[in-house]
Amino acid sequence: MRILHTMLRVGDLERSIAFYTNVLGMQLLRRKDYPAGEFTLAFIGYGDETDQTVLELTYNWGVDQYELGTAFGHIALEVPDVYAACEKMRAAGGKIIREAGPMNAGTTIIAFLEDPDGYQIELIGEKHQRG
Ligand SMILES: C[C@@H](O)C(=O)SC[C@H](NC(=O)CC[C@H](N)C(=O)O)C(=O)NCC(=O)O
Ligand code: NI
Repeated sequence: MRILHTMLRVGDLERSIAFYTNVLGMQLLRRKDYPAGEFTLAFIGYGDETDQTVLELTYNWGVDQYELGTAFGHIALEVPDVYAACEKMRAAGGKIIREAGPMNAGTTIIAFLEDPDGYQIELIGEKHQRG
């Protein structure tokens, strides 16, 4: 078994695709309209779904915003260098909501961005200690 995808409902599919590709460097892997359900799915990630976990962006036609609530945390991305990634993503228009540095109550270097719908994206360095 393996984790295939995480689904995020988004209010503007083009806006979200632009963020995940231009700011986070992902690829648009596939996209499909479902007229009978009045929604569109866009799968994005860093490689083919056969061996990569991806994001499934769901656009419900005519729905431009959602209440995110307080339970969902974040999606974490591994980067070679958190400090450098923050600068590159900020230059590409990304919204850094927590600058790079040791996490609270720990030593792992992390940073957080916010995507166009307010979902949080965590950046963690490749050499971080797990656990
Ligand atoms: C290890 C890394 O993947 C983490 O996500 S830990 C980040 C840390 N998490 C928490 O503090 C969880 C408890 C918190 N009360 C909550 O419910 O979110 C975190 O968010 N740190 C913030 C920071 O600025 O370091
Ligand atoms: Ni995390």
